[in-house]
Parts: sequence; structure tokens; C-alpha cells
Amino acid sequence: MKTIRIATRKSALALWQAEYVKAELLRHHPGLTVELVPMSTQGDKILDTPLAKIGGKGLFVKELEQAMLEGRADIAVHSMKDVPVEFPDGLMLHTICPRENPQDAFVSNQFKSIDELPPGAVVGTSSLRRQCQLKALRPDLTVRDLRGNVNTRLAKLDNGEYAAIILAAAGLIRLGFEQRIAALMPVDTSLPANGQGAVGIECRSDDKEVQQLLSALEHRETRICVLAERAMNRKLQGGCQVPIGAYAVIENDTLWLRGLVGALDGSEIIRHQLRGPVAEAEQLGVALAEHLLSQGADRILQDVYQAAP
Ligand SMILES: NCc1[nH]cc(CCC(=O)O)c1CC(=O)O
Repeated sequence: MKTIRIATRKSALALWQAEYVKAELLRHHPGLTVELVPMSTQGDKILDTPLAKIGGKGLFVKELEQAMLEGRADIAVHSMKDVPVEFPDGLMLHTICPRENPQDAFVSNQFKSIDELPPGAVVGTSSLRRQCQLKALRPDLTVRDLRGNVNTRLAKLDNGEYAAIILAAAGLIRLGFEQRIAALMPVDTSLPANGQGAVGIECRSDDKEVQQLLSALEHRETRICVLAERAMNRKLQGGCQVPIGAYAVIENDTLWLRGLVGALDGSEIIRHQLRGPVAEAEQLGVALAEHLLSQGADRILQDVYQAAP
């Protein structure tokens, strides 16, 4: 009987996602055995430094990939948002599962939306993308870094350190905290990160048996959208810690991709959107990136990378 071992981080969200893939695999292939192989990654160990300052792509995936390459695990389950654009030799992103709500969520114990926040209110977010959009929307707010997994972030809000925090709705919903969402941020106000809300499955490139089993979990529409978003990000050479937003939907058989690159202080955000055939998802992503670069994104990104260590 075939056994599939899933390499996973130990955070509540990572474990939820691994359990989700396990349950889906068993639902489609009842004879299978599926085991979780939990492990700590570098990103989990460095919790006191703002993510943007640690730098380095794939901080949360390297250990998982090593385990697959060494045969200690067969697949790894990732939030697509955290998956680097390139994969190491011998590994591939095989499956993209259906997307959860891709929006950012406004969470507060006192205020129902951003508009209600008083001048100068302290808002926590760990992402430069959210930070720059927030500052563009409300220059008066004080944006503070907010690290840690979903539970930690909620605890910091409850401690009174922040008037509100912004994080991905998907993580809250998956962990059963949907009722804590005071407001979903419209995508045009807080354009999500590429891949936000989608779960991807990585495996060894030559492991046809596992790939065959994974195919049942694939969601075509999500793949097309995430491919377009990632192509845009790749062309901009952005990891997940740069102020880049990318969000695609399919409407009337047409792919609609929105993108932005923001200056860190919110003083400038370059936005653009394109529509194109679903069969040309990656070309659309590249074309949108090229447009953003030609409109000044190249200069902004240079500033961002120079600010990094
Ligand atoms: N960067 C951490 C991370 N990776 C995936 C999610 C949320 C779930 C998702 O986007 O799939 C989060 C938390 C957050 O951004 O609030």
C-alpha cells in the first residue's frame, strides 16, 4: 500500500493546510496512507526581526525542500504566497488547490473599518505590500510591524498593542477565526499578494506515481490566476517581502489581472490592470509587469532593494 509523507511547518496554518491535503488525498484515494512530517524552518526560528529585514527568498520552504530531495518526505504543502518563484533542481510545483478568500482582512476589537480609525491610530501588519497601500489610503495612521503566526498576531491585538491589524482573510477563515474579521478589505484598496489564499503542492519532478495521485486535487481556475500573478512577480523579481500586489480573476472566460508596485512610505503606488485570454496567463503577467516597470516600478524597486541589508 502506498504511503505519502507530507513535509510541513508546525504553525497552526501550515498544519491545517497539510491536514487539508491529507484529507483530500484520502477522499480521492481511499487506499492510501498519508503521514505528516512536521519540521521547523529558518523563518519560524527568527521571530523577532521584521521579515523585510531578514531578506532571502524561501525562508519558510528550504527545510521542506531538503526533506523531499533527501527522500524523507514526498510532498510539501505551501501557501502559494510564500513559495519562491523558482524551484530547486529536482522539485516542482505540481498542484494548485482551490483558492480560499484572497482578500486582506481588517481585524479590530474597537473599530469596524479603516474609515473609523482615529487619526494616528496604530495598525499592525507584517507586509510591506499592506503597509504601503494603507499609508496611501490613510497617511495619518501609524503602521507598526507585526510578526508571528496568526494566533500570535491576534494575541498582540488583544493585548492592546494595536488599534487594528491587517492580515490575510484566508488564514483566519481556515483556522476558524472568521468571526474576528471586522471588514474585508476591497481588493482595490488592499490588492492581495500573488497567490494569496491558494495552497500549492510541491513534489519531486521525477515522482510520477505521486504526481498521478496529486492530480485529483488540482483546481484549473485557481492555477490560471495564480500563474498570471506569479509571472508578474517573477518579471519584477519580487519575493514575498516587497510591496507588490498581484491579483487575477476569470470573468466571462477572460483573465483579468490587477497589479501594483508601491514605494515603502506609501508616497507612490504604481497600478495597472490588463485583460487577456486565459490560455495566455503567464504572458499577461509579464506584460503587466513590463507596463509597471515602464511606469516607474523599476525605480521604486531599486530603492526597496537598496533599503534591504
Ligand atoms: N506570510 C504568511 C502567510 N502565508 C499565508 C498566509 C495566509 C493564508 C494565505 O494567503 O493562503 C499568511 C498570513 C498572512 O499573510 O496574514
